[in-house]
Amino acid sequence: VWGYDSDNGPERWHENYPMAKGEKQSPIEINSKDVQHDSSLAPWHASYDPGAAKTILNNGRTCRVVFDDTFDRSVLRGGPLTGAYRLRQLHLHWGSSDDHGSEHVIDGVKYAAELHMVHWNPKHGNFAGALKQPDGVAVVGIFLKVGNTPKPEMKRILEEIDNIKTKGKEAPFLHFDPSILFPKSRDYWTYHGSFTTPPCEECITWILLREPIEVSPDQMAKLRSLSKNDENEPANPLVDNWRPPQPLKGRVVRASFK
Ligand SMILES: Nc1nnc(SCC(=O)Nc2ccc(S(N)(=O)=O)cc2)s1
Ligand SMILES: [Zn+2]
Repeated sequence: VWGYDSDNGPERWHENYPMAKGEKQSPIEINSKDVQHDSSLAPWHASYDPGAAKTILNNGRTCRVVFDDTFDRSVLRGGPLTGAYRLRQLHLHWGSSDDHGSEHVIDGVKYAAELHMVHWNPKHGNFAGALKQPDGVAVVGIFLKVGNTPKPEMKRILEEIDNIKTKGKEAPFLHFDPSILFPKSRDYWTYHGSFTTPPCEECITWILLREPIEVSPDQMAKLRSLSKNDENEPANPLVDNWRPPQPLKGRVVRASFK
């Protein structure tokens, strides 16, 4: 089964998931000098219902918060998107130390972690159907940097970590509005890409927020205290669950800002 170790990691995913070697793979490295400012890009808007939050789980590869997406309850609109995309889940990617962990790399900068809010286009019926469409999924990416003025909002997710230490552990996660995690600025980059995990379908409109949010060193340590293993297996820290940047293959990254 795929993972992030040398025997099952990103360099070998294509053996079982051929799309991993596709023309529009994610993540990518963003170089500001090659970005195209697009003044026609609209601002994006999220209207999330805190009551849609359901559970938080450790699936051995990430920490994921799942939301009720059975109707247009928590949606993302605007930006490069047409229509309202439903929030399905959020999760994170992080490193074994503060100097790396993000999937997208900005002008050579790797952040300590990257948070993904995954939305899908209900015009395609269901999530599985959306995966097969180029406009099926929209992911908002938020970079996390370690600082000493951490956002209290991350606290809520990290407080739950103690209840989902090992693979397969799940806990209720109610009354949570993920929009509190957004930075002040709405500036973003956008490009067309893929899931950063197998099967790596190329169905994602990426919306990457320029302004990172801050987490504390303790909060990063908390995230790194998650384990990949089952509770009755030897401890194996869940860290470095990030895919390295993939070939741009002629794609243009647009910016909502100058
Ligand atoms: N209730 C459920 N939510 N999500 C699942 S598994 C399907 C899924 O959303 N996978 C997924 C994998 C990678 C990414 S990512 N890293 O944002 O490209 C987003 C999403 S089951
Ligand atoms: Zn992700």
